[in-house]
Amino acid sequence: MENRSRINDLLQGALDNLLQEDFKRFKDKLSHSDFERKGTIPRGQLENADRTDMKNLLMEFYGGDTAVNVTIEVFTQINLRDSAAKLREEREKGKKLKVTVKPGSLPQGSSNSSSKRRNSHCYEKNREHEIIRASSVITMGTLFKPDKDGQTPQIVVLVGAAGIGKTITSKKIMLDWAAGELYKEMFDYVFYINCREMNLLTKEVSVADMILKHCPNNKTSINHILGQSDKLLFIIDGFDELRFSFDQSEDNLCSEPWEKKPVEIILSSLFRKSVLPESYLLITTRPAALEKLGRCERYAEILGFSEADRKEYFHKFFGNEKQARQAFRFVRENEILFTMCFVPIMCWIICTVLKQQLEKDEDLAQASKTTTGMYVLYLSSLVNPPGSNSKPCKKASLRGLCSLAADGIWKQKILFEEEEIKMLGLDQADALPLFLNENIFQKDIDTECLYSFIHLSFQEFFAALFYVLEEDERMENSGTPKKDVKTLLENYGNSRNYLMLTVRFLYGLLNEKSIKDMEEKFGCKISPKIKLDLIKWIQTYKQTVLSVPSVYDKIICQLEDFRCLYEIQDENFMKNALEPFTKIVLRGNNFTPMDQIVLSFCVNNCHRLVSLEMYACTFRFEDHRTFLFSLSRDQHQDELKHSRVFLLCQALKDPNCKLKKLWLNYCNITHVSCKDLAAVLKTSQRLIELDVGTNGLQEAGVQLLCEALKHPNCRLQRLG
Ligand SMILES: Nc1ncnc2c1ncn2[C@@H]1O[C@H](COP(=O)(O)OP(=O)(O)OP(=O)(O)O)[C@@H](O)[C@H]1O
Repeated sequence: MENRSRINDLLQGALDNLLQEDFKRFKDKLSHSDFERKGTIPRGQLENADRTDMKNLLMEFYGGDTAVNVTIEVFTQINLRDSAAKLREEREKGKKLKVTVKPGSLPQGSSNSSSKRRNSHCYEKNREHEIIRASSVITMGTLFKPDKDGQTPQIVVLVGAAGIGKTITSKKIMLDWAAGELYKEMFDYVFYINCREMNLLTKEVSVADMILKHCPNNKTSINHILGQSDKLLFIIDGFDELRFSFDQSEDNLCSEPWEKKPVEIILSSLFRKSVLPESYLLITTRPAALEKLGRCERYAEILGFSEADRKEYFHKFFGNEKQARQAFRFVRENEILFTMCFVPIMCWIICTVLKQQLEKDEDLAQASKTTTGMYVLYLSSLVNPPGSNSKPCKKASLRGLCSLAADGIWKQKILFEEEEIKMLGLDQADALPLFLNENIFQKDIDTECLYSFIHLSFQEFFAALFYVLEEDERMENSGTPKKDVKTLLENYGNSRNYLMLTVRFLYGLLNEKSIKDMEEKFGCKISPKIKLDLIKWIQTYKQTVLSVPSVYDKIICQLEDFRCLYEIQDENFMKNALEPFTKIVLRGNNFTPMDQIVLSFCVNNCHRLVSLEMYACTFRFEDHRTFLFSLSRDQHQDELKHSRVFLLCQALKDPNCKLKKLWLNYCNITHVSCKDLAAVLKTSQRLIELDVGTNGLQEAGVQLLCEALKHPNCRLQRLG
C-alpha cells in the first residue's frame, strides 16, 4: 500500500499539470466511465470541482492506489499519453519525486481561478515542469526590448520551422508572465489566440468578443481592459494556419473594439493597428507565411536546441542514465541525425525511435538520414511498441488517416469534427489514441469536441502519403474531389506556402528506403509512377518559372527545392531533375545547420553545376547558445558572430564536387569561416573563383586566404 500523502502529492501534481481544457476532458471522461467497477462519481460533485477537490474526490471514491490507476487510465483514454506515462513513472520511482520534462509535454495551465493572477485566460506557472530550454528563457524577456532609438516594437513576429517550438514558446511566455516573471510591468492582460480555432469562426465577431471569450465571467471589466490597451498583449499562435486572405482594403478594417466583422477583418485590423493601436502583438508563424503577414517591426527566430540542450533533452527523455548516454553517443556520432535534433520535435521522434530500438535490443544504426525517414520509423514505433499486445494499426485506419489528412490540407483545415472521424472509421483504438488528439472547445455554452493530428506535421505527412499510395490503396471519400499528385504540385507551384511540408514529405516518401519501409511495416504500396510525374513537373515548372535561360545559364534558386531533393536521396532522380541546371543563386536565406547539409548534398549531386552564388545569406553554426535569434536590423550584426560555412566547406572538399565558382557576398563571413574556406582552396581541384566581398573578414581572414593561395594544390584564378 503506498503512502497516502505521497499519493496525494502525486495526484495533485498530475492534475495541476493539466491544461484547463484537458482538465475539463478529464472530468467529462470520469463522469461517463465506470472504472474498476465502482460506478461513476456523481456529475454534480465533479462539475464544480477544482483540482484539489478532484484529487480528494478521486481518493475518497476509489481509494489511494486505485485513484492513481484510474487517473492513469483516464489520461490514456483522453489521449494524454505523456501525462499518463509521467504519473506511472513517478509512482514507480518511489519516494523521490524527480523533475523530468517528457518530450511532447506542453506547458500546463491551472483551472483554479483563485490562483490566476490577472486574467482568466492566463496560465499559472507550472511548479514542477519547466520547458527544457528554461535556461534561455531570459531572452524571451527581450522580445519587446526598445531598439537603439528607444522605440519599443508593437508587433513582434516569432518565426520558426515546423516543430521548432513556437507554440511551446508562446505558452511558456504566458506561464512566465502569469507567474510575474516576465513582462510584469509591461502587460496587465495577455490573451492567447490559437489560429486554428479562429478558422472555425463563421459568425462575425468583435475584438471585445475575442477578449470576452477568454474571460467569460469577467464582463464587467471588459471596458476596463479595453481602456488600457497599451497594457494588452495578444499572442497569436500559428499565423500560417489561418486560411484567410489578408488583402483587406483600409476602408474595410474596423476601428472600434466592439465592431463586429468577419474574423479575417478583425485579425487584419489588429495586425494593421486600426483597432487597439496601442496594444502589443506577438505573432508566431512558420517562415513560409511571412510574406502573407507583410512587414513587421521586429522578427525573432527560434533556433531550436543547441548541442548542450540536445544532451539535456536526451537525459530527460530516457530518464535512464545508461540508455541516455548510449543513445546520445550514437546520435552524436551521426552528423546528420545529430543536426536534425536541433528541431525539438525531431529530437522527440529520434529519442522515441531509439528508445524502442534499445528496448528491443535492435541495431541503432537503422536510423534514417531524412526527416521523412524518421517519421516513418516513428510511426512504426507507435503502432508496434515493444512488449505491447496491441494489434498493429490496420491498413484501413492508415488509409482513413491519409484521406482525412489530405482533405484537411486541401481545405487548410486542422481541426476535424467527430462525424468525419467516425465516417472514416478512425474512432477505433488502433488509430484514435495514436494519431489524433481530442480538443475541447467552448462553443457558446456547450463544449464541442474536435480532433487534430498529434502535431500538424503528422497531418502533412499523412497527406503526402495519401498522394503517393497506389490508386487502389486510397480511400477517397465520396464527398471530396478526386485528388492526384499533379494537382497538388500545380497548387504548390502557385502558392507554395501551406503545401510546403506536404510536398517535402512527398519527395521523402519516394525515397527507396521509405518505399520499402512503408511496404514492410504497414503493408502500403507506394506508386512508382509518382516519381516520373515529379520529374516531369520539376523540369517543366522550373524551366518556365524559376530559371532564367537567357541570362548566363540555367539557374535554380529556391532553398526549399533542395530540401525536397535531399529528402528523396536518389542519385538518378537528382540527375534527371537537375539536368538543365548549371547555377544556383540563393538570396537572403537563413541557413540552419541542416540546410547546410541539404545544400551540400545537392551541390555534390547536381552534375552540371558549376556556380554557386549566395547573397545576404546567414549560416548558423552548431554552437549557438541563444534560443531566440533576432532578425531585426538593430541586433543583426551582433547576433551573427557565429555565421559559419563549415558544413558547406566540408562538401566543397569532396572530390565529387564540380563547383568552379563560389560567391558569398554580404554573408557575414568572418575570419573564423576563412579557415574553412582556406581548407577548401587547398583541396578543391576545380574551384577557380571565390568571391567573399562585403564581409567582415578582417586582416586575419584575408591572411588565411592568402596563405591558402600559395598552396601547391590551390587552383584559384580569381579571389574577390
Ligand atoms: N523547448 C522544448 N522543450 C521540450 N520539447 C519541446 C520544446 N519545444 C518543442 N518541443 C516539442 O516539439 C513539439 C512541437 O513543438 P511546437 O508545437 O511548439 O512547434 P511549432 O513550432 O509550434 O510547430 P508548427 O509550426 O508545426 O505548429 C512539442 O509538442 C514538444 O514535444
